[in-house]
Amino acid sequence: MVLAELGGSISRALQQMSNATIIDEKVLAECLNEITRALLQADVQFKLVRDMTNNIKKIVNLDDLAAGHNKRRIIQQAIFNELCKMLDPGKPSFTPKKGKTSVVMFVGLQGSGKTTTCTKYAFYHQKKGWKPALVCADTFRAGAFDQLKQNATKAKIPFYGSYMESDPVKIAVEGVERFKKENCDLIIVDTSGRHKQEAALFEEMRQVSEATKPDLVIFVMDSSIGQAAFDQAQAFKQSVAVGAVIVTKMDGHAKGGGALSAVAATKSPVIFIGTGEHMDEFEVFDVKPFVSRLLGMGDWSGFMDKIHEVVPMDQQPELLQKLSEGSFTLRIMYEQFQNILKMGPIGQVFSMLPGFSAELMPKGREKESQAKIKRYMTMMDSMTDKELDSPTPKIMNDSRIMRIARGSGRQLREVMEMLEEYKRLAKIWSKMKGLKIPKKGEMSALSRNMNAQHMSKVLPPQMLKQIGGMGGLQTLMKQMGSGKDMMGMFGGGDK
Ligand SMILES: Nc1nc2c(ncn2[C@@H]2O[C@H](COP(=O)(O)OP(=O)(O)OP(=O)(O)O)[C@@H](O)[C@H]2O)c(=O)[nH]1
Repeated sequence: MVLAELGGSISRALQQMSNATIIDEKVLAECLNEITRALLQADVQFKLVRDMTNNIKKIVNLDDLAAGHNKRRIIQQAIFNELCKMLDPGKPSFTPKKGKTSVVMFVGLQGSGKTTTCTKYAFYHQKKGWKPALVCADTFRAGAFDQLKQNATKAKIPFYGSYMESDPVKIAVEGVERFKKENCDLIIVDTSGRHKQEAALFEEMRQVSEATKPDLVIFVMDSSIGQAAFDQAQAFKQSVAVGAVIVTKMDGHAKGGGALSAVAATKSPVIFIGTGEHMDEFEVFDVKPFVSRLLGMGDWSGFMDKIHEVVPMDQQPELLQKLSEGSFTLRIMYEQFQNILKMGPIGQVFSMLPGFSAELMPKGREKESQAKIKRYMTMMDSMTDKELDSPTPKIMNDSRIMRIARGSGRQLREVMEMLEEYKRLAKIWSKMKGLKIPKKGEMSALSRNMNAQHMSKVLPPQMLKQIGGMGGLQTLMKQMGSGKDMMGMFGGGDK
């Protein structure tokens, strides 16, 4: 079961429970059974699942709950918290600081995506103004240096390695020395992988680590390894001081539950996930937004981050301003389609907004979605400025629609379909009216401006229902004390 399905199963279990008139032991047990099944199918280690359900049972003591309490909300909150707890080892990993030299060593089995991930990690930081460098200390796999060299050259990142030298420790030390002299602030050391855990691999890794004294060791794990994740992660942790985990290939049909197990085994947080083969298919991993998404709650902060990443800098203030005014014109839709196509993996952006992805871009059908978007854009190319900038779709009368169809060589039906899509998106965005959209790094501004009214508009209806409608939401926000926590719960909050 892939993670998206896991999220679906958990949401369904919660929904079924919400539909029950009375929530008693039986209903709770059924809900927890469903969730247990879903987690086990997603390859989460049995012990973890058992601990989680036991904890929920302990927290949710139905008899003790005073009448009037929203039991559903308490149960949902408990599930949310437990999933977060599973993924959050309680202490953050070492975070390199820009401008100050840090050495980061990557370890993992062969084929886990280590070399690719090293470059992604370097590229990610380079985009943020760091001065990264790559050292290839993988002397085991022929071609490893070439691969790193190729990736590094493409991303214009300095690299160090050797075709002749067979001692990985020597190369690692030389590379680190060189880049320290060159004032690189993020020196990334890629180490050898093997097909399976073996003593020689661990010994070599230990020696490289001892010689280069990394500030952080990152364990790279392929998300498809399933139940093996726990043992594998633990074996690595026992040999080197693993401080963080990166889970790769989260885009495939992998059972992502292994990520939860790896965290449990290494007591180290997942810091990034790999979502494709390309350099930029790499996302910061945050527990709360991840669990929010898992439970179908949407990931508001991830969406904001994506806007900042996808939309060119000079267009950002204008777009955010327009969106906060609630005016979503066809031109905005056109420009955003352009940005999305430019960025590549299309689902990434909108899948973060509650209710968005399923209709416009169903998972696994990204190619068709792209073709659809291109078709829509061709039709919009035949529109006048007045049509593109109109604050309302009412302007689109029959004769205009006919002209657009003729001009773009498409059927009337297709133009109507595109306009329907526009209306659907505009409706979603109109709910954002008045919502203060924060600038990058200003999530707290959003939190401060967030009241129950806004929140209720942004949340998917079924979730609002689960919380207990507007009344429930107000109480919940009050109980949580501050908007910040609230945003945390639904995927926001400062990072
Ligand atoms: N779909 C997908 N493929 C990935 C991802 N990360 C890496 N890959 C692919 O996985 C394969 C193995 O990646 P490498 O980076 O060569 O693996 P490695 O762990 O460095 O292997 P060794 O250097 O031999 O230890 C390559 O084909 C990558 O393109 C990801 O997030 N998603």
